[in-house]
Amino acid sequence: MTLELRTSQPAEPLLKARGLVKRYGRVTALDHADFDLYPGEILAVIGDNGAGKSSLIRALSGALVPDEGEISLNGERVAFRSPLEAQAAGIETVHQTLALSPSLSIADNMFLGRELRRPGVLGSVCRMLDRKAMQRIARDKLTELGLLTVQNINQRVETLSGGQRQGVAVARATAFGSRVVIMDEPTAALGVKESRRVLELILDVRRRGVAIVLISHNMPHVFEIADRIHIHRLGRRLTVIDPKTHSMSDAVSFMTGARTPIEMAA
Ligand SMILES: Nc1ncnc2c1ncn2[C@@H]1O[C@H](COP(=O)(O)OP(=O)(O)OP(=O)(O)O)[C@@H](O)[C@H]1O
Repeated sequence: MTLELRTSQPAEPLLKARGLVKRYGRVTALDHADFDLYPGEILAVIGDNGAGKSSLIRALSGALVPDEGEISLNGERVAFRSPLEAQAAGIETVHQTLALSPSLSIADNMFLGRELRRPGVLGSVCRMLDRKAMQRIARDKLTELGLLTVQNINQRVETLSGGQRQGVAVARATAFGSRVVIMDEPTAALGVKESRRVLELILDVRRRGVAIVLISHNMPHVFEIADRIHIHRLGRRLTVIDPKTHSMSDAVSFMTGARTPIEMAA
């Protein structure tokens, strides 16, 4: 049943891009790139260095305005001018750098930039923060994701392990009703055990119905958790493969140009 859901894609992608172009002077970072993310899937995006993966992700998350092309979310055309606009539409990005403030607490980090104010005039006029509510929601969210190995929600983020920090960033990304979470190299800086925990966390997030874009150079991780693999090459989508029917060496040879996918061979 689950397998069938994953293999037969629904007709309409949740997030879709067609013909994205981004030029930096004489460098073409995106060369008519297409992209499709279906509801509830983990889509890995892989490609050689400089293939244009970051540019693609930046265009989808509002960090870059493409020179040409169209993006649609849930069938509606969107044109994000900033990451905040993409966030408001339900697209969150967890950057490799995590963008957390080390000296702030877990709860404060989760609400960074979208702090809750106290009800009534205390909040609207005096701008007082509703710390209790923020702590409660942060705790609930981390518990929900099975991340409450951190005992104290007021603990400073700098005292957490790499995996726990990743957890806080993911909890933040999923705490605000997001429909799409883009994760940029989430396991790159982590050890074996912590990577495992983060992979489980990504699967957990998918179980909650959030679609995930996973940018990674780690082939075993990609093949372990992705439902489909988008291969990016020379600024565009070369092909999309199913990890159940293709091997890692297929993926690498397509990525590097050593082989051409069958559907493209004339
Ligand atoms: N701000 C920029 N100014 C000039 N060139 C850029 C800029 N950003 C990206 N590029 C160029 O665009 C191309 C695609 O870069 P991009 O970072 O999107 O690739 P990538 O696949 O994410 O690479 P990597 O895996 O190495 O991070 C590269 O040739 C890069 O040098």
